[in-house]
Amino acid sequence: MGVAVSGGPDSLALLLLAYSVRGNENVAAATVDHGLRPESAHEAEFVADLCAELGVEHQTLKVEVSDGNLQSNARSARYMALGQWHDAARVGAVMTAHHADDQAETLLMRLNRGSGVPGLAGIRSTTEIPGWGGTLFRPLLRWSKAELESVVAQAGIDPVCDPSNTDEQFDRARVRRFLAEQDWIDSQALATSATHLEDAWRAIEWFAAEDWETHVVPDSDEQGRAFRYFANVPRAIAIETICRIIAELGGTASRSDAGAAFDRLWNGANASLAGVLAVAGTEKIEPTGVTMRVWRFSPEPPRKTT
Ligand SMILES: Nc1ncnc2c1ncn2[C@@H]1O[C@H](COP(=O)(O)OP(=O)(O)OP(=O)(O)O)[C@@H](O)[C@H]1O
Repeated sequence: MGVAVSGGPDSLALLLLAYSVRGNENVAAATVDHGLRPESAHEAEFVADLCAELGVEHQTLKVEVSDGNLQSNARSARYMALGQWHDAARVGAVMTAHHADDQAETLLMRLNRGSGVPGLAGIRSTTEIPGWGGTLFRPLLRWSKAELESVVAQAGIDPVCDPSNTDEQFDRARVRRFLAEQDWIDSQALATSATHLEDAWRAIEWFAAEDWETHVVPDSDEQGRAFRYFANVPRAIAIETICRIIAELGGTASRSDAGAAFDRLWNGANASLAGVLAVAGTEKIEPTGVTMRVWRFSPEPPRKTT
């Protein structure tokens, strides 16, 4: 069991819980030193010392974070380093300490952006990270931050404090403060809703994969690649299939553009999105004689310039 431990209260609780369930021989920890704050090397040492006390194997992974969006670049560098650690240290699974309050913040931010089901499914309980040989697990999504803090306090450990968690130039820190001020909001209930939405999203993904297998056929000709889609499923699933067809044809369509294209095609009009032309039509399917909607997707011909 590999645990990603920054030294903050959440991930220290993850370390202590993993240790108490699996014992020191079955747990390994890693701390990523992003080198972005003067204290970061010291924080990694603090985690290393604690692990030494517990007899848990620990590694500090130093990364270089490129300029630009520092939070996002730090995250990419962190996951890359954790993936390499996973492969090199032969760790069975990597876990992070995302919890119910993180999930509630994510859900609220995404609701406020008008996200669809995949966004509202929030932080996933498991994720396949591109480039990794393994899976990332987030086993604490049902635990509240207060519960995790009390695990660490009861162990008599004084955790590291990352000032960016309260820096209100970041949306998440503002949402965190807002949630802390509302005594009627139950973060664990919000996190439970996200779990239901994750279930719903997995169902949509499953049906979309089926739809692709059974209702999309290649239809290439001398003009190039094309697909015919026998549209016969609810809109939410057809949107996924349309996005996949567009991706196969080399484009990228947002779900809202795919939804708008679906609406046009369903009503018998053609649609154009991400460099792809979709032509509406119908076909009689033998031997049943049932008439189905069939939409043909092909790269849009280049525009004529005069
Ligand atoms: N420097 C670090 N070293 C090791 N693990 C870390 C480090 N920073 C974060 N983590 C792991 O990631 C979890 C989430 O951390 P945090 O909420 O700060 O990241 P985030 O950027 O908001 O989330 P995400 O990484 O999912 O985008 C932590 O609980 C911990 O398990």
